[in-house]
Amino acid sequence: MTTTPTTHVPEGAARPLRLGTRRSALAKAQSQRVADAVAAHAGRPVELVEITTYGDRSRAHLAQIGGTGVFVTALRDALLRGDIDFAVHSLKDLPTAQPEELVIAAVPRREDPRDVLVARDGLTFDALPDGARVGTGSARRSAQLLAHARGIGRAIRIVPVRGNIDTRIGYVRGGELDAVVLAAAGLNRLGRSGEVTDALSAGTVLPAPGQGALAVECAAVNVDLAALLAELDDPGTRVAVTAERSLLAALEAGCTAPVGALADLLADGQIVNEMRLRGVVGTADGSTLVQLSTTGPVPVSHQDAIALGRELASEMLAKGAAGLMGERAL
Ligand SMILES: NCc1[nH]cc(CCC(=O)O)c1CC(=O)O
Repeated sequence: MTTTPTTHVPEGAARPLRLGTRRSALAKAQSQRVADAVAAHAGRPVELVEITTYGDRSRAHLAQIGGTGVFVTALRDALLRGDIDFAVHSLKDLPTAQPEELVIAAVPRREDPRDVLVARDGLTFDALPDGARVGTGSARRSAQLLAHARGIGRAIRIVPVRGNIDTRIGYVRGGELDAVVLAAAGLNRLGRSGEVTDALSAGTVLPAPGQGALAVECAAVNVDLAALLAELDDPGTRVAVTAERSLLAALEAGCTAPVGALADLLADGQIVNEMRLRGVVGTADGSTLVQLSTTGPVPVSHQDAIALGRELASEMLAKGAAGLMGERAL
């Protein structure tokens, strides 16, 4: 564990708040943004404390080391021990079960939730030739990409890859792959959105539940800190990701297939009058997808968002999601 002071500490000021972060460039970039926002709101210095997680250390495929949660556990352990005061997670990496000792004090405004393509020669997805090698370790992405490719009469090959964003894009630059699929939000936060060659619309590939959003977490007993962090909360993002994660939790109870979900607000003219929740589950080979959508009135309460997710999950399970089995974790 190493500590890097990131903000000037004025004499006589309160001790810095310790923000635990993973060591990856993406984790540090998103933690630094939150650190700056907290320092500005709270008038209190924030220092980043780097913590190595099992997911960062292991070279094994994510599915072999337990799938979701591997990036999160070490940060949560540090929170529970009191080594750090708060942590920033990519919301899509958080397991749906919330430990009761910890609280998500803020969900800041979400970035672009979509998946994007970084391909050789500026290619869009639809322009990839037959046999193109597309890198992703995500069964959710592979299911939807294979289904879309088949729909336009194209035969692509999915190559399982993992590693950080640099490593993945490196496979394209080095010619081993024709394209890789990544989250727009991660590239934006690293200042690398200029490398994107195609943004995949949610109608083509639904993102992971919570993709593009962050969760700012602290110990539940630390009510003053939770109140301070809550100033960063964006209520619209919070209800959207609550609906997406409610759908995920309800589907996890009945099927092991990969899940995509996105909640957004629909406007009738200038007036936002509905929240739409779209969900998909499928087999990793894309041969079967169950994709449904539902809407509910706004404003959306926390309970409404949970109900919308559960309602869509039960419709998806009834339409065949229950029989689907995923081969790989997200
Ligand atoms: N699976 C790792 C991960 N977790 C969060 C992001 C991107 C940032 C986000 O979705 O908020 C990524 C990288 C990726 O999927 O390209």
